[in-house]
Amino acid sequence: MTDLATYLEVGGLAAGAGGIGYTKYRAPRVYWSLVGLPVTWGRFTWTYRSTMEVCGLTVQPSGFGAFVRRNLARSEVRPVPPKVRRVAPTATGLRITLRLPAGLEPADIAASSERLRHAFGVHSVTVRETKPGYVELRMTGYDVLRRVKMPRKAQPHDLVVPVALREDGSVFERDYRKMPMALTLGANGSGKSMYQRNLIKGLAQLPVGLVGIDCKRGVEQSRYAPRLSALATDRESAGHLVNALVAEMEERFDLLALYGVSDLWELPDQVRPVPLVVLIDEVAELFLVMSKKDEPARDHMVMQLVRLGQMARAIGIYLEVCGQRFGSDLGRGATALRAQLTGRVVHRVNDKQTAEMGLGDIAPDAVVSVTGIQADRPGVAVAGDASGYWSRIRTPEITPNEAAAVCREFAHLAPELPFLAPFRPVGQIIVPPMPAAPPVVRPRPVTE
Ligand SMILES: Nc1ncnc2c1ncn2[C@@H]1O[C@H](COP(=O)(O)OP(=O)(O)OP(=O)(O)O)[C@@H](O)[C@H]1O
Repeated sequence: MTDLATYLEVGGLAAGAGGIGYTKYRAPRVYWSLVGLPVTWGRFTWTYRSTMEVCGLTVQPSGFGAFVRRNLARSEVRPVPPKVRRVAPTATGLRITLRLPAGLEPADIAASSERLRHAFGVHSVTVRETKPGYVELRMTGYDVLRRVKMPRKAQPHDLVVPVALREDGSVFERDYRKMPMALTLGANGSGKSMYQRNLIKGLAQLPVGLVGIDCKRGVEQSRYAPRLSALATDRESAGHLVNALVAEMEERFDLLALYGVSDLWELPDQVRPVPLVVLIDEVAELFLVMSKKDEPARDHMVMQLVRLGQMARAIGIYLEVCGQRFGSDLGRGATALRAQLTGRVVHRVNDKQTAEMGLGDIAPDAVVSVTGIQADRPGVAVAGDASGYWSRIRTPEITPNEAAAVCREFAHLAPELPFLAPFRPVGQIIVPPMPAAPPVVRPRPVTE
């Protein structure tokens, strides 16, 4: 009984204080459903009007409204907050739809989200416009990103891969048709490989061709070989592979022209080529050259990548680029290529400039959020896109073996593409057994 009382008390305290006591959480979801949800719902219902008033999220009532209140209802004329249209509990918090009165805009509510978070005693409040005049407040009762568990219904489908969880408890999906090209940045050990691993695990289950470019001798991507249609593990083969992709792009454009359509998805099913996702690990390796004589080849490859970035969306070739930094210091063409990669995911970085490289041009206010990512939270990142919206996300932790097992299971989905045949990885990397430890020789005293 005492245990239960402490259990509930800690839950109530944590829900009330918006964070205090979270270290004691063993099952935050259970705490939230049993204690946090009723407490927060009650607090929201009882204090909504006064909270909105003190947070400055009210407007003066219209002349008629004020007249009715003053003369017919004989009550005090008070400022009007947004109307609550819907309150829905979720597994991680509350979702509230508000109708904004004339004079308030979504940015006003978003600017007060920190104040609302404290007032309602929740872990986070995020604001999103759903349609003109309406906003959705997503309140999260506890730190969802502390231990990430993806909802069971989050499964890869079409060209959509659920890769991570957002701070507000919703699923962050990588949708290749909506966001064809993307860039993932992060310092060493920030969780880039985990992000790619989750992505590959999802992509492997979809009817797409996967092309890997991993110039670190393939140490990251070789284990996914059974599901890859092509793999380049050094700059020279990467150059040839990119040329082959550009040639394929031109052929696919001819096909579009033949059918008089402008997009791969408008082609009849029986002639539509398979979509390809090109995964580039550590992009800086493609740019770095040891001698001057390698520069023309490098410049050519970067140019070809820029062309793919600019045009390949229409013919179903998508770029997924990953690196530690991606600035003009990498070399000619770097910023032109970066500009084509509109989906951005930035993990913890070593300096503010890198955060700006990733998000400064699409969601400038997200840069501060990146610099606040703690080093002991690998996998946490800020995801933004060209719409200006951004959110904090974290990938679930999976092992390389898990991702490799999924690649083996779905190896039959790897399409046979003749133009990629020269780059097809041969089987898997066989990890040589560790040499046996030499037998321990005990010194024997000579007198024995
Ligand atoms: N989402 C996550 N949840 C828990 N642990 C994570 C998460 N993402 C990464 N880690 C852990 O952080 C460590 C570094 O992750 P990862 O190898 O993905 O980083 P990286 O950015 O690819 O580093 P590098 O550039 O050195 O390859 C690993 O031990 C991994 O288990």
